[in-house]
Amino acid sequence: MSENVKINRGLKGVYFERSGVSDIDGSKGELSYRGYSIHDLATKSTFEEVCYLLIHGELPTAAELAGFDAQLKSARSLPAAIYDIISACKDGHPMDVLRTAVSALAAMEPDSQTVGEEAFVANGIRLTSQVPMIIAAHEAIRNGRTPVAADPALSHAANWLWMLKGTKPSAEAARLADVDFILHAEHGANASSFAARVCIGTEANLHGGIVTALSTLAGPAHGGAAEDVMKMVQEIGTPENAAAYVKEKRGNREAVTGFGHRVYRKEDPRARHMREGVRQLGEEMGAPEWYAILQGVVDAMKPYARHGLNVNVDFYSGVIYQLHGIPMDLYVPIFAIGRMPGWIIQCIEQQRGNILIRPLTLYNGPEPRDYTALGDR
Ligand SMILES: CC(=O)SCCNC(=O)CCNC(=O)[C@H](O)C(C)(C)COP(=O)(O)OP(=O)(O)OC[C@H]1O[C@@H](n2cnc3c(N)ncnc32)[C@H](O)[C@@H]1OP(=O)(O)O
Ligand SMILES: O=C([O-])CC(=O)C(=O)O
Repeated sequence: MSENVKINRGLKGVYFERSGVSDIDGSKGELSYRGYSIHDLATKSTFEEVCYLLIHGELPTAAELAGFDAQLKSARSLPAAIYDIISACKDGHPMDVLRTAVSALAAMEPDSQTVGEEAFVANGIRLTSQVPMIIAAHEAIRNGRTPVAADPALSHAANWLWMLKGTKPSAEAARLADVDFILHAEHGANASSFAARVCIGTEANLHGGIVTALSTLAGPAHGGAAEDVMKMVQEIGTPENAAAYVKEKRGNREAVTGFGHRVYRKEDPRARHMREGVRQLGEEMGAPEWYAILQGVVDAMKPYARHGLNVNVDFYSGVIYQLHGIPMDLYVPIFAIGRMPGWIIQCIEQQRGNILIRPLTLYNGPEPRDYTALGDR
């Protein structure tokens, strides 16, 4: 019987649910949120609009956007005990600190235990504002500084940079962060969103779903890629070395980080916006070599592109963060800031028509055998 069972390892190509949130056409390299092309959203909208679109299903009117923005801004606060928790684990990896703080918030915030759409929206909006605060507070505390208070005059992206650095960002820097968040906001049944759905499928609360998602995002095959790309760029050092680096990696059949995707067989449509960001920022900051190294890697990987191996969204983002002087271990947490609305709406969708997610594993262990008493082994 067992020989006839088809196993989809890694659930490759398996549809497990319907979703009205984002649509990915992997063969064409296209992505849309609620029917709107990622290219329109990345060039014309703001992260706040995209959050509203993802969570409420439609683009907001000006009045709706103002109300939503006010909700996000009024949620920019953390209980004092969260700063104590961050201080207690300040030497840890920022993703571990972030996950721990969100988990602690579950035990402190009113209504965090309530399961249902209304509570998920309210808790989701609060967490969307709190996640960047936790990351920025940790960065301040581990460097011996006092966390910077949020500025209600600033947008989500500008306020993040302000809290992180303690200086007001330029309009260009704030817009680049805004676009980065838009591009990372939602991506179907990616590993972290799927994990969040598994959690919510047990009728757990939203904070639990977000903690699960954060744990899953952290690995280098998913959210950790941007950090690895930056390490690769530093290892390559100069554009002339890129081809030899790729040749050696491919010769050893090792993955070149920032390339490949479970769904896309054409270039990840989000990558082009980040590529343009690296090119422009590199020139403005007198550091064009980073872009040249990345393009050297892309050129050397061209023979594999016809097999569907292309850059993904995180091939370019790490260098942008580096040019902004952001420490490498904050790259995954930055992804988490952007992914908040995607995780929230996936959790909401899951609990709407909830079903426990529980697939099967096909047993291939030992045949039935007699138990041997401890003393006889
Ligand atoms: C935001 C995100 O999460 S995007 C992904 C970020 N992750 C990375 O950039 C890490 C590098 N990439 C990878 O490890 C993979 O491409 C993954 C994990 C993202 C997707 O993996 P899968 O869907 O399981 O693809 P799979 O591993 O089956 O690869 C298919 C083929 O492409 C090759 N391949 C996939 N990614 C790469 C890569 N980055 N470099 C070189 N070859 C690769 C595999 O070796 C395999 O070749 P084979 O058929 O000759 O054995
Ligand atoms: O969809 C995936 O598998 C990974 C990804 O690109 C994302 O989460 O943005």
